[in-house]
Amino acid sequence: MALGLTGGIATGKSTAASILERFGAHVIEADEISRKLLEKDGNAYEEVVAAFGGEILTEEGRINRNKLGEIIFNDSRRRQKLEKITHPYIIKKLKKRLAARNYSRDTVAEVPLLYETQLQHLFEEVWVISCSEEEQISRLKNRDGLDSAEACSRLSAQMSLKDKEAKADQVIKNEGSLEELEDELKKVWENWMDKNKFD
Ligand SMILES: CC(C)(COP(=O)(O)OP(=O)(O)OC[C@H]1O[C@@H](n2cnc3c(N)ncnc32)[C@H](O)[C@@H]1O)[C@@H](O)C(=O)NCCC(=O)NCCS
Ligand SMILES: Nc1ncnc2c1ncn2[C@@H]1O[C@H](COP(=O)(O)OP(=O)(O)OP(=O)(O)O)[C@@H](O)[C@H]1O
Repeated sequence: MALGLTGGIATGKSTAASILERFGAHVIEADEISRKLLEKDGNAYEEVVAAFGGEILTEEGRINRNKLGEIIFNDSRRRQKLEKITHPYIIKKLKKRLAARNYSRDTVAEVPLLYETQLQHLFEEVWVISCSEEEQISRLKNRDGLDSAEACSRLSAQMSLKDKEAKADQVIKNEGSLEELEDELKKVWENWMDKNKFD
């Protein structure tokens, strides 16, 4: 059975996923599936533009992700409206990609909203990448140029990290250096793949 990888926003899910890829994991990224959905030829483009109007479009008629993010991370009703359109597509595509790999042990699905969309049943284990809230906020500021208020509104749009840690099979703290994250991931990944020998 495959592995689910989640965590809070900017805790380091993508960073962890690319390290696991170097260890031989085949990673399926929900954010990439979600990104494709909103492209002009994406399955959800028309519905999202119909739901949110021309204000979210650039001059070339593309969906402005920053603009849509500003709207939905400050308005839970409109966020639910977007999720109602996008989540069914994301979940369907995730299941299709997992099935195409027979849910093999070396397949890792990186899903930011894994618990919020109740997908844990698809995986033998779910690993949560975690760090302090301060670290999340500072990373969002450095990476996305958000201010504290914008960073906090993104954090509050998800289930608390504490709740995700409580549900997790493995919690991987990502508070130190990238080398420390890699060492920790190497240990848990080798243990995970060793179990394979007894399948
Ligand atoms: C609002 C959008 C356009 C903003 O795009 P942007 O490029 O700024 O952010 P990106 O897509 O890279 O997401 C960054 C992070 O935001 C968080 N996030 C994204 N969508 C949501 C959401 N609906 N609720 C809570 N957190 C979210 C996740 O941690 C994600 O990893 C985009 O996040 C989106 O389409 N979200 C709705 C689809 C969705 O729920 N995706 C989550 C995949 S499980
Ligand atoms: N241990 C670390 N030390 C320093 N910087 C880190 C560390 N881990 C992650 N980062 C940086 O923090 C930012 C967030 O990491 P990453 O994009 O992997 O998080 P994420 O959980 O995938 O984010 P999102 O929820 O937005 O998809 C990135 O700029 C990344 O380079």
